[in-house]
Amino acid sequence: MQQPGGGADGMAPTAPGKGAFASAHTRDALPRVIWRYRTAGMAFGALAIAAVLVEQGAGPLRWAFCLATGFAWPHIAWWLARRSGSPFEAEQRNLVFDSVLAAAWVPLLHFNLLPSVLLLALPAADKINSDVPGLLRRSVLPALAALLVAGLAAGFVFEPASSIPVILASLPMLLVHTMMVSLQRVQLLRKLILKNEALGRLAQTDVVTGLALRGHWEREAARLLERARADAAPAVLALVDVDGFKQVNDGHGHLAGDALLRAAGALLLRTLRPGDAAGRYGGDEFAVVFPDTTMAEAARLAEAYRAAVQAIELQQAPGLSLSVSIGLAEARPDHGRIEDWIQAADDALYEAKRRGRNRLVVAAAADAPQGDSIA
Ligand SMILES: Nc1nc2c(ncn2[C@@H]2O[C@H](COP(=O)(O)OP(=O)(O)OP(=O)(O)O)[C@@H](O)[C@H]2O)c(=O)[nH]1
Repeated sequence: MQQPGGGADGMAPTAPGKGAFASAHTRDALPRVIWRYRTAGMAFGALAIAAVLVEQGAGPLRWAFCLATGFAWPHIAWWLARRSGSPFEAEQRNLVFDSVLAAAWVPLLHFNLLPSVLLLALPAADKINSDVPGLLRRSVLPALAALLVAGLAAGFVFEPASSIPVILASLPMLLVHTMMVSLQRVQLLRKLILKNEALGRLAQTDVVTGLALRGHWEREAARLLERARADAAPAVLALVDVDGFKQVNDGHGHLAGDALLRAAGALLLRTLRPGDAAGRYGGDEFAVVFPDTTMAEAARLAEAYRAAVQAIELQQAPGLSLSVSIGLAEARPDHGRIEDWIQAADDALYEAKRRGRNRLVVAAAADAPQGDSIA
């Protein structure tokens, strides 16, 4: 028969992302994250153990051990990790010790089946969940040794039958562990999705202007043309080109040129309405699709943008007068491909340049020979 003792187990679902590939930030935050899980897990482990101890009529030593490992160990583990020069390594030792504590309890509980299985299985699951390579393997021998030593010290008594009260007291440990692991996985998945979305946006965004990159814009513009044709709805494509941009580069340097592109891009983004699609089409050329928009409305928006560009003040070139030329083309039934629509707007842009720049030109209707100048 063994001596009275008592204790909790190491049911501490570990945080995901703390493996070999975890970032330095994640690694530093690990002890605090695990501390929360360990505190909850140990407390529920202690509940299951306490149920068996009650049935055993265990003495004060075992109860003290139960309280110490159930309620003191999580805080000791956190303290050990925090004072360590390498919290990540210290936390790995703590995780191994979770298994040692849990395994030591198996003979002390007389191999009471349900809590014993949970005490061995859940810490093992934590090691796998931790994603630390080899951690499960490293914890097996110390756990077996702890089981053996505790068995030798307290005697190997085999009473595997779990009573209903013990089963009921063990369930919270199982349920809480399962829920915590699931929650962690969901949180990780959500973070991953958000990061992937942000990366996707980054990969589709021009760093200078903040507008969509050409390929991405073209796909979106093609989709909007398709929609306009299917719904027989009006839509307008605008091509914007900065006037005399080469002179800005040549006269004030490429940094000034970049600053102009950045300012013009930001201004364009502010001019747009939700649903409008803007992109950087080329060096100093931007493109916008105004879906569900009449030419009159698109021209009003484009004109507002043209006028606003004139007010841009470049720090690198104070007093420099800036302007853009804009070509506008309405989506037409004979625009079978996005290239046709772009070509129509480009012709209008060319016309705006030809007529002296700093103006809007609307592409000629299918049967008209000349574009309309608006500004
Ligand atoms: N600073 C800077 N310059 C760029 C960038 N991309 C293209 N360019 C330059 O933009 C200039 C475009 O010149 P052009 O197409 O001749 O245009 P422009 O001088 O505005 O002439 P017009 O359109 O006829 O008024 C070229 O000198 C390119 O080297 C960029 O990201 N940053």
